[in-house]
Amino acid sequence: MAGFESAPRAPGSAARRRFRRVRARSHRVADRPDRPDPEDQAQPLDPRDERLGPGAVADDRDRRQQQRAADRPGDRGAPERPPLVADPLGAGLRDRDRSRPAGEVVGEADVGPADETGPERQREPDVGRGQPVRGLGDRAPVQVDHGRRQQQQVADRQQQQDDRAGAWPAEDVAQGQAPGEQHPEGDLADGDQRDEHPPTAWRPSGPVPSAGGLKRGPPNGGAGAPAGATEGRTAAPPARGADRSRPARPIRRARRGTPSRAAPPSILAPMLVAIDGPVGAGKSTVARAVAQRLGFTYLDTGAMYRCVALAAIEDEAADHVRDVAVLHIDFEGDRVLLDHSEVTEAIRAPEVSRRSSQVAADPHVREALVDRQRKLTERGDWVAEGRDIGTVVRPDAELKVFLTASDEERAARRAAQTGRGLEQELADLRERDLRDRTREASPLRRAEDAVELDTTGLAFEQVVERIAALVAEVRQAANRERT
Ligand SMILES: Nc1ncnc2c1ncn2[C@@H]1O[C@H](COP(=O)(O)OP(=O)(O)OP(=O)(O)O)[C@@H](O)[C@H]1O
Ligand SMILES: Nc1ccn([C@@H]2O[C@H](COP(=O)(O)O)[C@@H](O)[C@H]2O)c(=O)n1
Repeated sequence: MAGFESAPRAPGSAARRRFRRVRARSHRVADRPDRPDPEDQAQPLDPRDERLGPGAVADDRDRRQQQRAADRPGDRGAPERPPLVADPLGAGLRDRDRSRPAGEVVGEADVGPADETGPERQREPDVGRGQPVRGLGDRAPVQVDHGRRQQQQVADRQQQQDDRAGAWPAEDVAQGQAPGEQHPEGDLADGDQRDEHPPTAWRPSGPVPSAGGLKRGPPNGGAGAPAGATEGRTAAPPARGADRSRPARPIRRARRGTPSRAAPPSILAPMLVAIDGPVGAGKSTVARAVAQRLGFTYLDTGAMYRCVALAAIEDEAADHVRDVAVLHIDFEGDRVLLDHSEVTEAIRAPEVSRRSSQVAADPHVREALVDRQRKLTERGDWVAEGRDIGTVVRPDAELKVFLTASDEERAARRAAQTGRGLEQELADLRERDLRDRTREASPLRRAEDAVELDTTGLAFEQVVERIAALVAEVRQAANRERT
């Protein structure tokens, strides 16, 4: 469908800025010369270090004395070798000048369990958790380590986490796997950061999430809609989501000692998918299904305008006026509430549809609703749909999709949904589209950086598939940019 003027790109695309910022900060921490390399944070071996068994201390002291004698300047002209240091990760002794052969046994460490050795010691065997720890509950030989083993362990662990979350292959998306859903909490090493990025606003255990707004779904999911696409529209509490501006995990892990040579840890930054488009393009059914697939929260901003329209109609009848600023618009699972009364069905009436595009032209109404929509989508992962998500509400959306379809196809879809005549639907949607496109305040238009998807002739599943693949591409690009 043609004729949609595109809105200018948001300056500098905040999505990119955010990812760049995250990347810059994690590199700053890892690479800053004033911040010691984790290897250098290792403390010289202290004979009083209770983490090492007495055998280790004695062995090492003897060893150092022998070494000093052997290396004494004048004897062979060799400089005194730096002492062995306890690895900061607690797994062995680090030989900084790598002059001792890796694997050489230089002592013994007590790796007894917590109840015998106290919480401090309990942490040590956690290094490389998931791999066998030699002599757990026993004394184990302490070997010279050139750091590669630890690096490998960190890298392996990183890889596992990337596999689970960050790199999110398109095939996984196609199979409906959402990252984070399978995070085995206990899999991370002690002291490692738990998944601090948004546990997405809410992860559905059942069908479609739909925190923000709810639309009456098409019967049986609509033409081609997957079974259950209209079920289980459950409100999600967005407050549980993560702060979209807080790139916590990679930075803290980098400080903790990820070797700077290893790839920086991946992040799964919060994501907002903006879906805009004209009447009947499929925004709500598609957005809801995409959200379900990805474990994101679905926001139907049209439902909010519909509530305002319904309030206006009711106010006219009651001869009083409620200001939009004091209207309570709430979402409770499948239900839409206006001033604490359920209006889920009422806001879908044709009269309300018509009126909604009128109230939506009022800048005062838009300002109030846009403000709420921004607050709602501040945290967590969202699929938000409407007319101005990518242009006004969240021009920083990580992915913007502009859905269209021919007028005739949209009218036919609507007619199948409502049972009204095709001509009537066609006239209604054209009237609404015209108002939405030509109003002064936030007219309907495609954001310059939105992907336009003409769904004419496309099956519902194909549209969902395409958007899910786009999400995967965006995530992968963000991960590539970061590394
Ligand atoms: N690709 C598709 N192929 C066939 N039917 C579709 C497709 N996408 C959506 N539909 C159906 O078209 C109808 C309208 O879709 P939907 O309500 O999602 O549109 P919308 O863009 O949200 O419209 P509005 O802005 O008016 O709320 C629904 O019955 C839906 O099942
Ligand atoms: N972001 C939005 C969403 C909706 N509108 C207006 O509300 C009307 C109803 O929207 P539906 O998506 O539920 O059909 C719509 O015609 C628009 O006028 C809006 O302006 N901005």
